[in-house]
Amino acid sequence: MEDIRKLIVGNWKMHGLKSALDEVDRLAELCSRGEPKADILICPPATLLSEMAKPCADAGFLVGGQTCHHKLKGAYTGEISAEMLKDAGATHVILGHSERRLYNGETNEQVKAKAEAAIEVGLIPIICIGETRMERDSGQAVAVVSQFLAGSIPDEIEDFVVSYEPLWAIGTGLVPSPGEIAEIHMAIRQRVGGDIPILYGGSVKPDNAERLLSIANVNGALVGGASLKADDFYGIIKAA
Ligand SMILES: O=C[C@H](O)COP(=O)(O)O
Repeated sequence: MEDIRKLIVGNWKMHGLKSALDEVDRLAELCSRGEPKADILICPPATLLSEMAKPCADAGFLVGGQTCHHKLKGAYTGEISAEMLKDAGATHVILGHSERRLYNGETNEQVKAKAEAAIEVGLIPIICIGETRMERDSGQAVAVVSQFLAGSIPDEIEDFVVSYEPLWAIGTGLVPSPGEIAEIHMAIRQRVGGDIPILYGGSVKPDNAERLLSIANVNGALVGGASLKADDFYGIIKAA
């Protein structure tokens, strides 16, 4: 467990025009000052993926998608297949992010089917799970997360990443206590085994990254807001 290399993921969500490529250049410059001790993955909007793949590869960063369709191809207007992400240079795809579960009604079954599509084309799925504030306050956090895990992860899967993201910590500046994070990550570890990276996401910033990344079974971070500016994102990468 201790030797799982840290993975720091920047989820740009629906942010970023072509001008955001400047942030990639800036991040590359910052990271060139020393060998990063973590893998760095940027998940931009799909419109930027192809264009970012080359500068990211040159800098040693990975790129990924933010979702994909569960079918490999077909008449699904507006959708993006796992194979298209792969073709654009992606190595990973974020699946079941709470914003997609909330605004697009994604269910565990759909997340599982998307993960199967991702695996089929050779993408590594990053499967997101997390509890609401109410579920935490009523003592159900571990049970809820376990339920998400059981429902979202394909049976035949070896290479994947889990990201624990309490919904109430996303974009709020609120973060669970180290003990609360450790408890959830241990429950996830017991279910997924020793080799699977488990990320923490939710208000990860340069000033709390070191503390969060030192918690047992926290193998990296899924970063939203603080991944949009290279200097902030680098602050988190440095902490890893
Ligand atoms: O995917 C990232 C998470 O939703 C966390 O977002 P945040 O760092 O803006 O809280």
